[in-house]
Amino acid sequence: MIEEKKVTSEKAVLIAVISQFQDEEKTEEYLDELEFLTLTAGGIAVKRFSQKLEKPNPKTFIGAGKLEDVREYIEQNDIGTAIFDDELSPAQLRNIEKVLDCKILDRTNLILDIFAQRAQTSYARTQVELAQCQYLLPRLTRLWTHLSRQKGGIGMRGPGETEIETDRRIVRDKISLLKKKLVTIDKQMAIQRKNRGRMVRVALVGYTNVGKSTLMNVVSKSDVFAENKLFATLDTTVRKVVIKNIPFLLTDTVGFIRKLPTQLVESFKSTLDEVREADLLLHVVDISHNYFEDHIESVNKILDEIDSADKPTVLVFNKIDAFTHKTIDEDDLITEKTKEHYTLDDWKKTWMNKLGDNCIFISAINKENMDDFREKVFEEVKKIHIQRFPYNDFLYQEYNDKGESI
Ligand SMILES: Nc1nc2c(ncn2[C@@H]2O[C@H](COP(=O)(O)OP(=O)(O)OP(=O)(O)O)[C@@H](O)[C@H]2O)c(=O)[nH]1
Ligand SMILES: [Mg+2]
Repeated sequence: MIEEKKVTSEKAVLIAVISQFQDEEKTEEYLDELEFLTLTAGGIAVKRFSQKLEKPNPKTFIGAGKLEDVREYIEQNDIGTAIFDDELSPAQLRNIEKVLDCKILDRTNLILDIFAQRAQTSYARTQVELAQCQYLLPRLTRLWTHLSRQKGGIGMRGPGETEIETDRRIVRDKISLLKKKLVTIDKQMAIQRKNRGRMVRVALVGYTNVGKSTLMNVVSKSDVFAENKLFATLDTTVRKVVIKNIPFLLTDTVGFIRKLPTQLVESFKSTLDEVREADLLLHVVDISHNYFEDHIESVNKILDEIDSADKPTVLVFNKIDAFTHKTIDEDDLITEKTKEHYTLDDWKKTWMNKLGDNCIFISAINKENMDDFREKVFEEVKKIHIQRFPYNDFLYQEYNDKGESI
């Protein structure tokens, strides 16, 4: 179903709206992320279009005049794809297709496509395929069919070509088939999780590309695929880790992103169950990213959606080696100090101060502060372990070389 074919460097334009909810700076940040997503999907963003509007135009997302500018640019520069930084409604998609003679993708579609490219196991592929079908169903139109047959590449992998030509009923049948398949797999996964017994479970969670897999590799000496691209990890890896005398299970799983398509949250239910059933969350944050606070917010929102916001959580600020900040010259009396100028110490005095012991600063790549990290995880796991196995307290006793307790 999902095609393996890789399309390299498809030229794309990115389109966003600057609105009352999203100022110019935010829009630029979102477009940076959209550009990274495009790159990850195998495309190359050659131009950005943004327009100030009270809210996105319900008919064509951006205004008719601006859309005309995009059309001209696409025609003159031989652009194959236009990517909108939000989910387009089926009606918007149809109207835009009437104007732009190229492939039209939205943020959801792009993320789904990356997931489709990256899904390795049949389980992940089934989950992605279900999400793609659910996205596709309300958008099945003749025009779309016609276009999708002409153009391959990003956004066109996955269910599509053949099903679209027939009708919605077939996609619906496909959806129920995939759902059934997933129910079977979900059951198997639930049994697998049960078989792991009562061992304490710790899950690495966080925005995509923050270094979860890298940290997993350092802590568990395993070899999980890590890469400077979005959504390097789609499947869940579980490893048994022992710190001092306490064994626990550490899970590395799919990264989160702003506006993670709801279809994906639903169909990745079982993958996210690993997070839902964890006793402790290690929320990894890339502190070298300009907008790491927004990332934390997005992750918390998704944790809330999967009923996991109240779990014991340690914030792990990673990539301290790459952290930079702007400086203000001593004789510069005009520039106001903003977050851009904060040093790590400044940051530690902000809301982070309230986290108390529940945060740690590390560099997974340089293995900086890893002893403190291990100690912190040990302390937290121990708390849960004591509650679960109250008679096992000899475990926590440490001994010196002579076998004396210390
Ligand atoms: N500078 C720096 N880079 C790091 C550090 N930890 C990880 N990285 C890099 O960040 C990129 C992403 O790392 P991953 O471990 O794949 O991140 P992830 O959170 O698992 O990402 P997804 O699986 O896509 O959600 C890779 O290029 C890593 O080499 C760190 O401490 N410092
Ligand atoms: Mg990963």
